Amino acid sequence: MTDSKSNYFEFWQETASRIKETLPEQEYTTWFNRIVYIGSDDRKVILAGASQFILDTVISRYRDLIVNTLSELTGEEVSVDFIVKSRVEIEERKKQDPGEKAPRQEAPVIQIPKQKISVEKNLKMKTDCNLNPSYEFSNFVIGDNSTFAYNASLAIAKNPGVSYNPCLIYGGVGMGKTHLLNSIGNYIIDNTPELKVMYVTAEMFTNEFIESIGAQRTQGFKNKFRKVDVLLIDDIHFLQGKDSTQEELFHTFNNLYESKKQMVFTCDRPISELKNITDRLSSRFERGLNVDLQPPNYETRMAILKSKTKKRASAMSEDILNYIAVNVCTNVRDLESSLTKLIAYSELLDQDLSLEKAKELLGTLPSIAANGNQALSIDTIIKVVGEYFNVSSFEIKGKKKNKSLIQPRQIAMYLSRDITEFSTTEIGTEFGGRDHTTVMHAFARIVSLMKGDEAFSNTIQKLKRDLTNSKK
Ligand SMILES: Nc1ncnc2c1ncn2[C@@H]1O[C@H](COP(=O)(O)OP(=O)(O)OP(=O)(O)O)[C@@H](O)[C@H]1O
Repeated sequence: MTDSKSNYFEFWQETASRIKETLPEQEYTTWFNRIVYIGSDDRKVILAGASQFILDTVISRYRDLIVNTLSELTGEEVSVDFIVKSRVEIEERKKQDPGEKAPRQEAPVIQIPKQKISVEKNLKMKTDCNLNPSYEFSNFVIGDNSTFAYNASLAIAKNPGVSYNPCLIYGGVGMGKTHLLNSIGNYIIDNTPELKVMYVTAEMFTNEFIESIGAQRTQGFKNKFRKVDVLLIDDIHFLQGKDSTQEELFHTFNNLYESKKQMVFTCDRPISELKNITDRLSSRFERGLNVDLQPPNYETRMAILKSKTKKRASAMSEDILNYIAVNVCTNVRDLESSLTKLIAYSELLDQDLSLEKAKELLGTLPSIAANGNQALSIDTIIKVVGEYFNVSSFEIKGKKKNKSLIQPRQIAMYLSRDITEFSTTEIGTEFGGRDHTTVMHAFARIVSLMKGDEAFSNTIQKLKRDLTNSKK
């Protein structure tokens, strides 16, 4: 063993401080304050803990992370050995070695060799694993509807296989699920290219599985999917009713889960609403973190439009962007296609668009047409909520204050305010001429109930999805 605190000590300190940034504080303190750097031997870093139990836990949870971070920092393939030392020795070491670095600004500057991967190689790695390189965290606009899903995806990308495994991202069409899933893969390839990433849609997985049966290559298929470090499967609702593919995915899942490999899935609805999925597979999907992507609100729609306009280096007036954001409430894909049409027109004719011309052009778009012809009316919301709770629209709008009517009425008011662009005054009028403060009270009441009651919140989300999907 080389002299302790020579070669890799600084790198170990930097590794510890990077890991500290990604783990909850308590988790970091529990495990990383119990291991110390002992020395290094060739490209092997030796870490010690006071019991086999501590080491086993650190090895099972964090070995890959430690090895990957050390290798990334040093630009070499570094391995790590763990040995048991007496508690006294560990304490002694800790006095000399405070673990992770002191705050970064005070730390001595060390040159960290970056792994050199050419742009071409990086791009090839991404396309080889089916990723779309243009979907990145940096061009995903975060709004109220997506903060949680975005943060969870980023945490996974920074620390695959450790924090949230598996993870399921669900939401309606065109909400950004594929964008986030690809961002995870692209980020991992950019930052930890030694990890093997694979992106597939559930349809690709199914087709490959069927082909492998026909060609008697099922073992090859199994190996392909079980040897990855990060498996990203898009649109798992496609697997409904496909029993053999589900069976195969179930075994792939178990295999990867046991070896602590990261899995992220997307679905167009919560798992509980999928039909013809075996219980054992759906319980696997639900096992980890489930996050949803809701339709963006007006402010987020505007931010997305501005970001996309800027990315295309185009100019589009504020009132045109506002017109799109107000009228296209369905999903981000529809927003994008409206904008694309206007930009294309403006570029081809090489002239700035007027709002009038934009309206004329967008009038023919399916998204706008759908909005115009089938804009969600408050009456539809009242009807759908009424059907769900088995009360009539007449009763919801009426004056009766029975307990069985108050909640459906408040839910319908909440959804009217949440999904449509009607003002609280207009909503109140539709609800039998009630005051706008009644609508505001109902909205606040439902928000507060949703916060405290997950089942209730799920019911509201389901109604919202049913209503917004019915517009498409
Ligand atoms: N928050 C966002 N910021 C920027 N672009 C977004 C955002 N959400 C979605 N998009 C864009 O909208 C388009 C549709 O998104 P995406 O394909 O990820 O949706 P999806 O939820 O996977 O839909 P589907 O279920 O139909 O596959 C993409 O071009 C994506 O880049």
